[in-house]
Amino acid sequence: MPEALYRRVLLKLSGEALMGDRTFGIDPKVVNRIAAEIVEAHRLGVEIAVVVGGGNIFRGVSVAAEGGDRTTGDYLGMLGTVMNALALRSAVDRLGVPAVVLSAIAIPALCETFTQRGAMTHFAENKVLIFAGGTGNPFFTTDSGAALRAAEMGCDALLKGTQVDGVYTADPKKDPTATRYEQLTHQEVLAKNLQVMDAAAIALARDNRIPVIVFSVHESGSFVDVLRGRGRSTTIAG
Ligand SMILES: Nc1ncnc2c1ncn2[C@@H]1O[C@H](COP(=O)(O)OP(=O)(O)OP(=O)(O)O)[C@@H](O)[C@H]1O
Ligand SMILES: O=c1ccn([C@@H]2O[C@H](COP(=O)(O)O)[C@@H](O)[C@H]2O)c(=O)[nH]1
Repeated sequence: MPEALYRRVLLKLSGEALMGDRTFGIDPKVVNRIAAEIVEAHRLGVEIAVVVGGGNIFRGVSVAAEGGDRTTGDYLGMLGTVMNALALRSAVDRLGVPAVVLSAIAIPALCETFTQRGAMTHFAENKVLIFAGGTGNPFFTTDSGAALRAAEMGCDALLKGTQVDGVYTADPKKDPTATRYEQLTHQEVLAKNLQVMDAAAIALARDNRIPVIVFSVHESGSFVDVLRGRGRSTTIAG
């Protein structure tokens, strides 16, 4: 079995995936399964930082679409990511690996506030880092937060664990004829306007030469498989 290809990675974890079969919120069974995979990867010696999404709780654009205030909606979305992060920390901790939540928005009663130096100290202490609150700014997404933190933390790769098993010629949930790419460049993703990740995140990854690997977080063992260069995924690099 090959060991991990990477020394330090940023896992972008889909908020929507944490719902499992529910229509809203967090399914503890899903959180526990993903936590076990993170712990397995950590035991391979990979340094792991996680950015959690919030699509299972709140999206600012949905609030705006119903006539609400987009900025308030975005802050609600960021708070949702804090809830997901706390649930994941608790699950990883229970498996015997220390984990810490670092939020872009200060909520000192619940978690630490993100600083790059503080986060590096936690890596040196062999912890799993869980970044919450996205970038801390409205009008962004947790994908952009993931690209930002991957650059700040010097990660070798950004692994996007999402609803689909790679990047397709079109959204596979809407177009059943869409076909999956094995490999693309960041520039191709932007030029073809492939919407698996927002353009700001792809551009930031491109400018910092960070490969992005898109895989399905619904497949058991997929995170560790990707770390070992196996399984179904799309690599965005070059
Ligand atoms: N060309 C494409 N290839 C693959 N997926 C695509 C493409 N275009 C759109 N998508 C959609 O993008 C989605 C993933 O992006 P998105 O960031 O919205 O969700 P997520 O990863 O589940 O995160 P969250 O729930 O935290 O917002 C996929 O579920 C897929 O339906
Ligand atoms: O930097 C950020 C990150 C997120 N938001 C808001 O949170 C929700 C949930 O994040 P997802 O990336 O969709 O999972 C997002 O829709 C935004 O409303 C933000 O404002 N800034």
